[in-house]
Amino acid sequence: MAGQLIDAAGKPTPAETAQAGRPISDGPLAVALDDIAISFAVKGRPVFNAVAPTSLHVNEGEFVAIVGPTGCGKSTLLNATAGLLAPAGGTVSIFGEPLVGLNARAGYLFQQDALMPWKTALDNVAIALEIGGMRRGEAVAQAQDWLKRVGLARFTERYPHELSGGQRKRVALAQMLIRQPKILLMDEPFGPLDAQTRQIMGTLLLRLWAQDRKAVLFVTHDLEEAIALSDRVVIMSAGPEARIIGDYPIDLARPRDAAEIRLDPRFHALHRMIWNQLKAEVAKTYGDDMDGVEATS
Ligand SMILES: Nc1ncnc2c1ncn2[C@@H]1O[C@H](COP(=O)(O)OP(=O)(O)OP(=O)(O)O)[C@@H](O)[C@H]1O
Repeated sequence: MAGQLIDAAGKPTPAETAQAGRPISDGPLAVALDDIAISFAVKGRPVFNAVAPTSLHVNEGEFVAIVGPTGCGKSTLLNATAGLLAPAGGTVSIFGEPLVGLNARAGYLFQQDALMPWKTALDNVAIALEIGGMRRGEAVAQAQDWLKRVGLARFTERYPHELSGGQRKRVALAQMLIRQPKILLMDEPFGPLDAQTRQIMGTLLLRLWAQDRKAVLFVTHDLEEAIALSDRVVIMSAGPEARIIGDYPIDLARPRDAAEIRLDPRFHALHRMIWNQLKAEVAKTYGDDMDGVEATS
């Protein structure tokens, strides 16, 4: 299929990286998932093979979005990269080193933010440094700077319940970025927000990311969001035994505005091309559900 840039083994190649217009880092890959298989043992049921052997490489400074039908294994892949679950087969390497335990080079942002309700925005951000042993004065000074960068300079003394959903998400973003992780793992981070706020948050994320490019793995069910933000969009097949079946370079110019880029004719062409493959996987997922409904009715 045109634009689908994985080899027979499902691995991106250096030539593809060059084709996507990204600088090829001389250093090791930020994330290398090689032939990863992930299974869940559920008591009283056969082992569930969620992810079949599949591979995904992310360069230093590269923004990669993972899309796929609901329940296919996007979060599972992210959790394996985070070190939150161990794969049944294959290897996870972070900057060339096998991952053992939690991924200390990564910062996380999930759909539900994990702000402490009893702490102000400032303290919620500062604590990310304080738990690493930084003196409070220095941690607070850096937290103030980060809250300014995410547009919350006037809200530092607010508690989470006094902030809007978008503002809370900005605090969570500052809380993640203040530790300067080399890899960002983001799982539907803007999921609970309204469409307009999602786009504003997308633009903010891109602006911060451009200042100091990290490797990003961004899980979303929203193909438009994936194209608007990333350098590459990878598609997972419907589960079980899901794997990566498509890898599309996004050759839209940067810097991007996450809302305005959607008006670009190239955006529409990319969307058509990727959706063409994705919709077949989505149909399989809903087809299975509908089969179940028919069988019991
Ligand atoms: N701890 C677990 N035990 C058993 N099965 C699990 C567990 N975690 C995930 N699964 C199963 O693995 C599959 C993949 O789940 P995962 O959450 O990774 O999907 P997803 O693509 O992120 O879904 P969504 O888009 O709906 O968030 C699903 O079928 C899910 O039910």
